[in-house]
Amino acid sequence: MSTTTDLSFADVSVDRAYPVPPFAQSCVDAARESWGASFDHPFVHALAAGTLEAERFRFYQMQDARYLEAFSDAAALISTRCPDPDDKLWFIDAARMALVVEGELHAGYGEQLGYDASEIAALTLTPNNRAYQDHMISTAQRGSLVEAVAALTPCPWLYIELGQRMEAEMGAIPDDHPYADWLAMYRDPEFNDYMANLLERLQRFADAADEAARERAKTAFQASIRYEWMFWQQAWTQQAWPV
Ligand SMILES: Cc1ncc(CN)c(N)n1
Repeated sequence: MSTTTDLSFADVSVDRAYPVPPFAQSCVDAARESWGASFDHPFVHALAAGTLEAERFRFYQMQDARYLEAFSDAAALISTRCPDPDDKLWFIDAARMALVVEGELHAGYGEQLGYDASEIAALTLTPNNRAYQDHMISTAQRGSLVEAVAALTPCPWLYIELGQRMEAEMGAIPDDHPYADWLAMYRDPEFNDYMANLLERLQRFADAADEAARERAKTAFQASIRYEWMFWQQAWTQQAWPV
């Protein structure tokens, strides 16, 4: 297993196996710097190299379990705002998947790292995690549909992109890698279909919106991209409330 900590994924280019419609591309272009920074965070380097301390990973996973509950709530809220039944169902499925599919990953690490559902429920959210959750939920409740979906999109997109960049850079996951299950989840090609569906909806909702709503959506997308970096950071520093 590689023990280097200088694995960077900022400049790795991958051929995405899902279409990126123009509005999604313009969101990424507008957020390019923060998007790139997430692939280069020290937490990500150490995670890939397998050198990340178990305590930091445990902290991340526990905060993430609560984050995924909020993601699921935001997707469920979006479903109530979709006039089209197919869109409604898609967001209901996305809400379910966040808890079921990634929940399995979390349950496995819970056993391995020694935490359970009651500890997750009792956890104090870090400031960064709380802010990211509030951003997604308030946008899902009060923003336009395109803005709500734009705020949700970086969560799956950034991780799937990271998983694929890691695969391109690292190749096969070593058998003895301590975070093999995490690495395997986010490079799973099954997520390509999920991304195609999500980005196609983002485009359709952008097309139906006016220019002001599209601009707000880009801002909401960029905020989530920044929060993604801040999520690595809160785990890396084991962030606590200052007072
Ligand atoms: C904070 C965060 N962002 C994204 C993912 C991937 N769904 C996640 N599990 N956690």
